[in-house]
Amino acid sequence: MIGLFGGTFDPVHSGHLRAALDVVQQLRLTELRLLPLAAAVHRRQPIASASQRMAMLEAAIRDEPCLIADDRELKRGGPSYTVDTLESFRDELGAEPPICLLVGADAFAAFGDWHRPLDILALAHLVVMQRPGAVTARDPWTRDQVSQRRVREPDGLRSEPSGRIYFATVTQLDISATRIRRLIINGESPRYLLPDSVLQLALQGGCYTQSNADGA
Ligand SMILES: Nc1ncnc2c1ncn2[C@@H]1O[C@H](COP(=O)(O)OP(=O)(O)OP(=O)(O)O)[C@@H](O)[C@H]1O
Ligand SMILES: O=C(O)c1ccc[n+]([C@@H]2O[C@H](COP(=O)([O-])O)[C@@H](O)[C@H]2O)c1
Repeated sequence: MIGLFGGTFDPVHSGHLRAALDVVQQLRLTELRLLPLAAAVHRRQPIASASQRMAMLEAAIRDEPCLIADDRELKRGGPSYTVDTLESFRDELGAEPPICLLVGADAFAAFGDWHRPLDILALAHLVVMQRPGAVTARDPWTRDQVSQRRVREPDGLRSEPSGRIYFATVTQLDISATRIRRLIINGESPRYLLPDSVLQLALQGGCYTQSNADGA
């Protein structure tokens, strides 16, 4: 069973990476693709360029063979709708194999506002990862989806290609890319919140500087 984990990854950090590995292990995923978005459809645009974010992601996962950086959203360009990404995976994999789409609990709280959310659920399972400070989805539509589709055991995801929702318990790391960008812009160190290799690239590339601090 494969997993997909999309994000802005501006930059990728240990909150993403540890949660990703926890899910790989709990669900016994054969691989997890990490997909940096090109243009966000729901938030401010990333500050670092596509190539900088991709390079930082590749550096972060270099020694972890089950984590794979996938640049299809960057190559596709334009607004990165998750439904389009899932359709491209279905074109490659066919209709049968289960696909797990990982989302943090904060992202899932807004799932009802995503583009074609029912089509997303027709294409993949959702694996919702707890995140410190994230609230549970409050809108009635999303709550209703959870009550109809929730499975309590990861094996419940293996018997169908899509359509189930599983809440995964992951290591709670109160780390955000926003905080990392702010620390760098303020000349402080974000060390240990992200891999050293990622930090080095962020600093060398001048990804986060006072001149782009407005967007930080
Ligand atoms: N510390 C964390 N623990 C669990 N999930 C996380 C964590 N940080 C991010 N995620 C999840 O990873 C995905 C991509 O997140 P994203 O790249 O936007 O990182 P972020 O830290 O939330 O960034 P920003 O601070 O710029 O909003 C989202 O589904 C998000 O919920
Ligand atoms: O397709 C959508 O409508 C949609 C709306 C909100 C978020 N997403 C995806 O959710 C992932 C996490 O988003 P973010 O902002 O937390 O980095 C990322 O892959 C986004 O493209 C997708």
